[in-house]
Amino acid sequence: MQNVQQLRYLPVHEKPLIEVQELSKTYFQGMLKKKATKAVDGVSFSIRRGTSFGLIGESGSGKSTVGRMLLRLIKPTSGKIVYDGIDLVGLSGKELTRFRQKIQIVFQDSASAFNPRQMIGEQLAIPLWRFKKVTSQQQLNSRIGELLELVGLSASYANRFPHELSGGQRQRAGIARALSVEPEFLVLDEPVSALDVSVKSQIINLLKHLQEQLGLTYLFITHNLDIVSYLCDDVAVLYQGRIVEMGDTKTLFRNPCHPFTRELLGSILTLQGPLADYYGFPKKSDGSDLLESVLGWSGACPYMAKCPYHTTTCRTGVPELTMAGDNHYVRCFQMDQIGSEKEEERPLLMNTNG
Ligand SMILES: Nc1ncnc2c1ncn2[C@@H]1O[C@H](COP(=O)(O)OP(=O)(O)OP(=O)(O)O)[C@@H](O)[C@H]1O
Repeated sequence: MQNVQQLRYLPVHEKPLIEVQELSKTYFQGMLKKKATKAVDGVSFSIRRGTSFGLIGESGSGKSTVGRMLLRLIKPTSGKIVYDGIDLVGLSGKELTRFRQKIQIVFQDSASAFNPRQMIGEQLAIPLWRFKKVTSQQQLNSRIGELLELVGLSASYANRFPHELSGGQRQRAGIARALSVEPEFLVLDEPVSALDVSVKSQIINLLKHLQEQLGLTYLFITHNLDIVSYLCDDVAVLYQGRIVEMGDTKTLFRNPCHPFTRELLGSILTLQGPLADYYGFPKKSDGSDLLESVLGWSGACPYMAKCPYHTTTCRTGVPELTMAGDNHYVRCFQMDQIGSEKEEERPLLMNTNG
């Protein structure tokens, strides 16, 4: 087995647009800033230009914190964010502002992302003026119209207030605003989770179309595994701030090796029918007492208390992220045991394109 550190991050077939190296974030709270939460712990991955990278994991696993650090909305505690060869962590002032044009975010909650008192056109105008994308009022009006049409709205939506748009229309306007500064890279933080099913797939298809048309690169943060399977080339699974499995989406979804990834995929399939068995996620049987006794064990694998595969080895420390196959990495002491019992071919999840 080769350790991922020796290989340097995710191997890529071409130069990555963005390389995240050992990124960590600890939040300090309370009056004396004594309560520490390690939200992200030594996360490394790279994203190739023009591709989509999915970040999945349960609530509180650190997905949004990673996304916000990439935008430098919050400062990392340690680690590097190398964008096109330049470390963003060391930048400040004008240099950082220049990079902020290249990286934009689309939030889940489109209602709170807009000022309720300003019309959509006025809010699109702010970044267009600020980043000198237009030089006259006439150019401004025509660019606002173009941006709205690019996302499937008519130019007349510029004269509407945010509350006069449906959730899906507002999300389209949010995408238009993110695109106004001509970014290369978009962080999409749960962009469709607040929308109805039919609107969800329209927005996903819009994002896919825009990526092809504009050559955009995406970091897609989501709980929705169908979307990851449809849209993302590569995926990383976060658990308690660490990547526990990472690889190209097809391989990882066919052959999930970490017990947590299997649980995630299995729980989705349970909702869809008995296909969960394909993923071979074993039922907890006589391990319950042992599980109870190891809850709260510090210094062990963080997933051990929930893991049906765990053995005493799992108490010895946090496993390294280790190569499981071509472009596939897993952080698990029991990887060989789990690997030996999995089926040859596992079904892919269903796509969300309807
Ligand atoms: N500003 C903050 N101050 C203190 N703790 C924070 C802050 N933001 C996030 N956290 C904590 O950091 C951890 C990771 O949070 P984060 O929002 O990044 O997770 P997430 O995976 O995006 O969750 P969700 O899917 O629910 O949005 C959580 O324990 C959270 O409570």
